[in-house]
Amino acid sequence: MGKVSDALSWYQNREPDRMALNFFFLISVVIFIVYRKGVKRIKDTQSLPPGPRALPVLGYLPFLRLDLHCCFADLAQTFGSVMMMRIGSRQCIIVSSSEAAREMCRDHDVTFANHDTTAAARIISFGMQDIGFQPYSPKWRTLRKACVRELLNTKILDSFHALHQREVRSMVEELHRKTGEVVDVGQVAFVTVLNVVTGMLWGNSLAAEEQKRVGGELRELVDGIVHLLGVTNMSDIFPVLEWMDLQGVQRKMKEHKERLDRLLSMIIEQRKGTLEASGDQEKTKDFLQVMLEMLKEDPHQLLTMDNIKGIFTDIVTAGTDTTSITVEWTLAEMMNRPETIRKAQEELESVVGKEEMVDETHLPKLHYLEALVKESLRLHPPIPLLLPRYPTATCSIGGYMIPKGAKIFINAWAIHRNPTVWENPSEFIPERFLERMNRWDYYGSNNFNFIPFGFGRRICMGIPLAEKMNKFILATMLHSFEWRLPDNSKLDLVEKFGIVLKKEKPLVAIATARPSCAKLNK
Ligand code: HEM
Repeated sequence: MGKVSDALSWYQNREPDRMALNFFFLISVVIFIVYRKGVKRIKDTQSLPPGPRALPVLGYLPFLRLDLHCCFADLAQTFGSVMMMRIGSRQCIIVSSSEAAREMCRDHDVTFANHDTTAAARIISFGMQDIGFQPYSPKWRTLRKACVRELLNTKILDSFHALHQREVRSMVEELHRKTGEVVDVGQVAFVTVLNVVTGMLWGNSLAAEEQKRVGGELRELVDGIVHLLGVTNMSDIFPVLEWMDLQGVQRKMKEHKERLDRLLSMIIEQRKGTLEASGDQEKTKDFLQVMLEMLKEDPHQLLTMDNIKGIFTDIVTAGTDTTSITVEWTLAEMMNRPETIRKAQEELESVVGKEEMVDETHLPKLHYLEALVKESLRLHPPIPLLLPRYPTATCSIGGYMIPKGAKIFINAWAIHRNPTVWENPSEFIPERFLERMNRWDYYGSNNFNFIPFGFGRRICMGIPLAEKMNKFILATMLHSFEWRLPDNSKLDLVEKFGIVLKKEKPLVAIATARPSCAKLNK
């Protein structure tokens, strides 16, 4: 006790010493805080995901292969399922496991609810006024909800039954006319899907001849747009160089956008004219009419003409190539395993009847056909790296720190080939989807092991339409025709990476009529 009071009286009586002690204490606290911050920073750096060494400036860019999905999958074998690499000046994270994807969706869905944009995407989305590239916001939610409510739900899609039936029948007529000739299967499916999609969007606006001309121009535009969206553009790898547009990608995309804008403006103007015409209300409303009514009645002026054009661009580009490529891959894999064609045709004959044509109402009963489509989406997911995302805040995935703003690739292709989940993952075995079919729906009820349409808030908006058209076109192709390869040609199943995973060589085949084609004459 005596010692404590001695110390206290020393402290009270020695003014200079007291000041020195206070100063010393203050310095110690500052050093401690700085030290703690330093240690934390080092710790944070240490907990970034592992990845391959990169060159100064270029990063890992010179070592990436053209088949980026396979290249990422190979690297993940060494560095793990959450991997980081610098590509140019962008910090990129590559996620290759269902566990990490689940963690993103379950724990950080809002943080990852933005799609990363590229210079080309910003142009073609009318300045991110569409749905796919619009930042996550109340406006994005409103637009997406309107699309689902007014177009992309089972009830509305069923109301377009006659249109779907007409377009699929016209595909059969076209194939029938070309009996014995070589046809490009993907192109045939593409034209059918494009006619269905544009019919639903603005079917009541154009006369048949004009619709045909617009269809031709759109086909060319979609081809060009999808190609440019998949180009590795220096403007995205080094954003400081964006203004130089070294490869001319932005210039070409601007030309496409202007053509598309002119086309859409023409259709919209014609629709505005017919909207007042009497009797029009009696027809099934097309989506353009619904959107124009929304625009007129919007009390807060939230919706703009650029939103309508952006959304139409999304639906036409995101909905056509992906669906037709699925049909092409499925038929190619089936031709490689002819017993799957026989099994599918047996199912079709028992559900549809040998002499009848497939109708939409048959689709829910075609379980083997559904397994075929799912197996094709597993093996060749049309968008193999999904649409890249970026986190709006630094967060942790798989125990690693994921920096805010990094570009996140989710390698669905690799997740779909995980050998611990899928037996013989590289083989086309549709039967694997027959067991407990519901377990493998498209909405994540499969522990994120099957995610061809993505997941979370940004999951694909067009699943009901894609599901319907994939099955309807494929079922009709199989039920109404026999398929064989041209003489002296070999089937190849080589993939070509792009924003959409195409076949390196398009599937060309010869169709010959089966008994249901007799219906064409009736
Ligand atoms: C087999 C066909 C299709 C596949 C495989 C597919 C796949 C995808 C994928 C992977 C995404 C990104 C999801 C994510 O980030 O998690 C996506 C987004 C999107 N898809 Fe699809 N898609 C298909 C058909 C369609 C169709 C038919 C439409 C429209 C009618 C459509 C419209 C969209 C839109 C608008 C988005 C952006 C959604 C948003 O950002 O909120 N897709 N799709």
